[in-house]
Amino acid sequence: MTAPITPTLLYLDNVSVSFDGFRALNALSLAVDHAEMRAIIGPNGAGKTTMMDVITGKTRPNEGTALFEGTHDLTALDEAAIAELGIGRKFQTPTVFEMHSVEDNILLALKENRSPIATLLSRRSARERERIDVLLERVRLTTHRRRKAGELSHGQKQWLEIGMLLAQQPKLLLIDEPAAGMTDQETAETAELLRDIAKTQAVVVVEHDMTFVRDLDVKVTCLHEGSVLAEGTLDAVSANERVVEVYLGR
Ligand SMILES: Nc1ncnc2c1ncn2[C@@H]1O[C@H](COP(=O)(O)OP(=O)(O)OP(=O)(O)O)[C@@H](O)[C@H]1O
Repeated sequence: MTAPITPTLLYLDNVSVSFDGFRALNALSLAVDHAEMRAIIGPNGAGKTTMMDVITGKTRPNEGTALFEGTHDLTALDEAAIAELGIGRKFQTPTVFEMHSVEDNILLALKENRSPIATLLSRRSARERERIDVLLERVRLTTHRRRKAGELSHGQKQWLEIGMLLAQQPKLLLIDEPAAGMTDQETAETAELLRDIAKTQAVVVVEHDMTFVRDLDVKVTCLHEGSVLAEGTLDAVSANERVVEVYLGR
């Protein structure tokens, strides 16, 4: 792993986003370190998705600072430029190429800038084969590599998409509700998988499933009405009276 360039990988300060006068984010501040995993929780409408949208350049904040690696101003870049910096996002619904094999999906992600047909017809270099093997192993799909992606279970499709994101070697992965729709076994394995990824890359994961968040065993930030309501260990955040009132106690 390369040495951190700055102490903070992602730095949001005082970020506000208004939609027709409604404040979806309200002076939100958050800092995520290199190779840190952070779980974001909070009730519906708390601003979790809007925060991810600001980080990825989909939504421009009305106010505030959003820096990546201390120098890149995310509020001034478009989505493609932000992806290029090394921020990858995974939405809740997996979007894999269902008709292609699992390993071809990874190959396509490795060569995102080339046409799919040229990619699939060309010979794979030894380096590519090695990278595909490592990525498949990492996302627990080695034994499924020749199956069509469309035949995988919902959980396996989520892992495949995480593998496709990892192919781009992001420094920060944003993952939206990975455990939704997964079996208990898949949920537990996903927590293990993300913990493994967070050894080398930062991960911000939005999730409502508290069993899963407990398994992640990382610092938790609870959002409410566009701001940070509480931050700390899951035990500390769960014991916070306001968090119980607006979210966990419901
Ligand atoms: N494009 C938009 N136009 C108007 N209002 C919006 C827009 N996007 C989000 N909002 C509003 O901003 C608030 C925050 O929404 P956001 O989707 O960020 O919350 P969330 O924490 O991700 O919720 P959930 O857990 O339901 O996904 C909500 O009240 C939502 O209705």
